[in-house]
Amino acid sequence: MPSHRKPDMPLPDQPTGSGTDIAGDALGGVGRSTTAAGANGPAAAGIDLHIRQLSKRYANVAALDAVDLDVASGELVALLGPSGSGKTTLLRVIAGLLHPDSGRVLFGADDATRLSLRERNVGFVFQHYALFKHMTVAENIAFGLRSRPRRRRPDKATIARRVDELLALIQLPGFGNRYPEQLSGGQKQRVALARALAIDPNVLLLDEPFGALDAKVRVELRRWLRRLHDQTGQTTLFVTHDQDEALELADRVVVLKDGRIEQVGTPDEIYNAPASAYVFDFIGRANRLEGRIEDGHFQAEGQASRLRAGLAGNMPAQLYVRPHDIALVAADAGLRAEVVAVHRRADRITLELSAQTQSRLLELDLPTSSDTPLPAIGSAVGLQLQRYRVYPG
Ligand SMILES: Nc1ncnc2c1ncn2[C@@H]1O[C@H](COP(=O)(O)OP(=O)(O)OP(=O)(O)O)[C@@H](O)[C@H]1O
Repeated sequence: MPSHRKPDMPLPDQPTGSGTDIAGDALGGVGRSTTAAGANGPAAAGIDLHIRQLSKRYANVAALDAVDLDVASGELVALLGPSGSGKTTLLRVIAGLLHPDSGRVLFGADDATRLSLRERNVGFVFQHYALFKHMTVAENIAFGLRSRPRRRRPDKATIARRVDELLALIQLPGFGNRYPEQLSGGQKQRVALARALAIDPNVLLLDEPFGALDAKVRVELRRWLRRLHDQTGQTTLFVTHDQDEALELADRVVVLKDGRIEQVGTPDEIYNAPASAYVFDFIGRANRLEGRIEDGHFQAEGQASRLRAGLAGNMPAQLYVRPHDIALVAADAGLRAEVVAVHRRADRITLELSAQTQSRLLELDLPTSSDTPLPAIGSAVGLQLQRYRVYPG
């Protein structure tokens, strides 16, 4: 998977030089007074976060375009969108790594827009294990606390206790003396998370933290992260382009497109009531039929049957339906289609169908245990759409 690292994004790969200073701030800022309170149990949740009309342009690209977003204290929110939709830019503006052209970032009631990275006290975890290679796990976790100015720095014993609590929290007790190279990828990311949490951040910002790991470890870690979040109650923003990850992990999902928010909702709302054709298409597999809305019904091109549209007016429209929401019916009922191909997979059988005059093929899923006899390739079938949505345009 390609690196999502941006050229001007400081990363704490090497704890020398200016990059380290900035990274140290990112991981160990001092804006919020921190006690070395226990990391077990739902400790101090982060604060609530408010984004107001944030915009950021690069040449002729609007990376963020008048974005508004409210994140409640203790919420885990996923920023989801394809490459280039503005996810990382939004995270970096919230962190103070990047200044917006206009708009405001509020931490609780406080305007943080002009605050430095250090003053914001955010925890940041990147896709690539940005651990300091020559420091032990314990030293990595303690880094943010140790880099504080003397008057705000907890004493050595308190830091050691905090490190032990965090090692227990990330389920790596006894790993404190290891070096990063002695850890698996997933373990490194857990340590990176502990390091971000050590400073008791206002907000935890995670940029594709599991993006470089293999699929199985990713799934394990996102479930682990959800359990951890339930323990810590930390306000968290999580960037991903993986729909499953967002839907499984988050309390709410923000779908971004070209620097704008397309929809904000719970995973159920995003999956079951996509606000636009874009969201429907982006979340899960989707079929599209071209047609028109006429008298409250959708009339697909080249089809005789009409479907309730739930929209008034008379205009071009598109109908979206998921492959598992289509049933096979008699060839002279429902939408008319012809079977083009049958694909068998371990968990389902997918029929590829051509509906008259529609430019795109449709897909229909049957469970592998289905009693329905499979239609032959080239045969005519009828399709009944059980759940679908119609969007104008
Ligand atoms: N430093 C930069 N200079 C010029 N354009 C940039 C810069 N950083 C980001 N962009 C552009 O801003 C837009 C948003 O980029 P951003 O990195 O926020 O997207 P993203 O959703 O995080 O994508 P990805 O998933 O690929 O990381 C893109 O069009 C990108 O090319």
